[in-house]
Amino acid sequence: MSRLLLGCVADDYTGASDLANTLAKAGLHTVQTIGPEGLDHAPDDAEAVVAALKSRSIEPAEAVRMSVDAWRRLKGLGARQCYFKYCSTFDSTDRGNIGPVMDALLEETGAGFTIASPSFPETGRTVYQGNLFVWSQPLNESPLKDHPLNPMRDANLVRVLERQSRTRIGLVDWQTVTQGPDAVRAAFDVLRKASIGAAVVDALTLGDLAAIGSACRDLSLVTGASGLAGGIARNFIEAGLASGRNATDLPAVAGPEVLLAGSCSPATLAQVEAAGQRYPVLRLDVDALLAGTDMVPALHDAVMAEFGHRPVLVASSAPPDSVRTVQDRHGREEAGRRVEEAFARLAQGLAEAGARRFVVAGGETSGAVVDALGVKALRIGPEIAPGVPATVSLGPVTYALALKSGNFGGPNFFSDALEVMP
Ligand SMILES: Nc1ncnc2c1ncn2[C@@H]1O[C@H](COP(=O)(O)OP(=O)(O)OP(=O)(O)O)[C@@H](O)[C@H]1O
Ligand SMILES: O=C(O)[C@@H](O)C(=O)CO
Repeated sequence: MSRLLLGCVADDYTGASDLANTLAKAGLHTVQTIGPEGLDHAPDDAEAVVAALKSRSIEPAEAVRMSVDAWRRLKGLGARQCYFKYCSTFDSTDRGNIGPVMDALLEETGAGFTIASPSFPETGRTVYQGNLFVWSQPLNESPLKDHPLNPMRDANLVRVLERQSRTRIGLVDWQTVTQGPDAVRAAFDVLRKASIGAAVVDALTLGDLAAIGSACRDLSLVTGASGLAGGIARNFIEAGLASGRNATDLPAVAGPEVLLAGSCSPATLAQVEAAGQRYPVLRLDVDALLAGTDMVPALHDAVMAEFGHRPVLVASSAPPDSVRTVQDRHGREEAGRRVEEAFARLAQGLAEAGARRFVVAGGETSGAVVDALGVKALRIGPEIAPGVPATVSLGPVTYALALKSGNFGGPNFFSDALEVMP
C-alpha cells in the first residue's frame, strides 16, 4: 500500500533535489525520481515523491505533456496534493514554461485556483509587492539577466506570469501575509471569486512561508520554489498523516570521485576558482567543441589518470561575455545542447571506468549527466548547502551524487559536497 501524500513535478533535476531536501528536512520520507520512467521506481514507503523532469527549457507543449503525465502517475500512486516546482528565480521566457504548465495542472487537478511562491529566503530570493529580489537586487538587475538559456529581464512576476498564462494573475501582498494563514486564505477566496486563477504571494521570511503553507492546506495544486515546502509538509504532519520522523542517513558509496561544472552562474564561477586551490581543474573548451573538436576522449583520460589519487574538476563554466560570444557564433540552444552532450558522454565513460561519486553544478548539466548514468531514483540525505542535499541512487548502479543548482552553495562547495556525501 502506497503511503504517498505529496506528488511533486519539478522542471529540472537540481530543482527537484532542492525541493526534496526541504521536504526531507521537514520530516517527510522523500524520494526523487528521475525523468518520466523514474516514476516506475518510486518506492511504496515514500510520503513525498519529487518527479524530476527536464522541462524548464524545452518547447512549452512538450513541457505541459510531460508534467501532466507525471502528475497523473503521481495521482495514480496516491498523491493527494500536487506541487509544481520551478526555479526561485522564476527561470522562464514569455512563451513559458511556468505559465503553460501551471495552467495545465490547474485544469488537470481541478484546483480552480493556485499560488505562485518562488521565495527562498535562505538563498536571498524574496518577493515583495509581486517583485522578485535576489538578495538586494531586483531580478532584472541580478546576474539572472544574463542567464545562458532564459535571461530574466522583468522582476514583476504578476506581469511575467500574465504573459505566460491563460488565467488572470493576482497578488497576495506582504501586508496580508503578515496577518497569518486565515488572512491569506481569505485573500485567496476574494481572488477566486474575482475569477483570478493564480496569485503571486509575497514572502520575505520563513515565517511568511509557514503562514502561506498553512493557508494552502486545501489547495489541490501549489506552485513555487522550495521555500514553500516546509509549510506544505507540516500540513500533513499536523493532520496526523505523516509522522514527521524522517532519517536522512545514507549508505556509504566508495569509488573514484568526479566533479563537473556546466553552470556559468557567478556562484559556480567562484566555486570553480576556489576548487583550483585543491583539485586539478580541466577546462572543457566550448569554442573548440562547437568548432568540431571532440574534447571528451582527452578529458576522460586525464580524469582517469587521477583515479585513486584525487578528484578532478572538469568545467565549461565561463563568464557572461564569453558565453555570449559562443552563443552568437553557434546559437544559444545549440551551444547548450552540445556542452551538455559532452558532459553526458564524459560522465558515462568515467562511470564505466569505475567512478561512483559525482558532484555536478548546473541544473541542465545535472540532467544530462544523471540521464547518462541511467539513474532512476535518489534517496535524499543530509544537506550540503541550502537547497542541495547529498543523495544516493536507488539503482541499477549505486552512485553518490550531489546535484547543485547553478547559483547555490558557498565558495568551497565542491569540497563541502565531498565531505558530506556518504
Ligand atoms: N562556456 C559555455 N558557453 C555557452 N554555454 C555554456 C557554456 N558552459 C555551459 N553552457 C551551457 O549553459 C547551460 C547552463 O545551464 P545549467 O542549468 O547547467 O546551469 P545554471 O543555469 O547555472 O544552473 P540552474 O539551472 O541550476 O540555475 C547549459 O545548457 C550548458 O551546456
Ligand atoms: O529554486 C531554485 O533556485 C533551484 O532549485 C533551481 O531550480 C535553480 O535552477
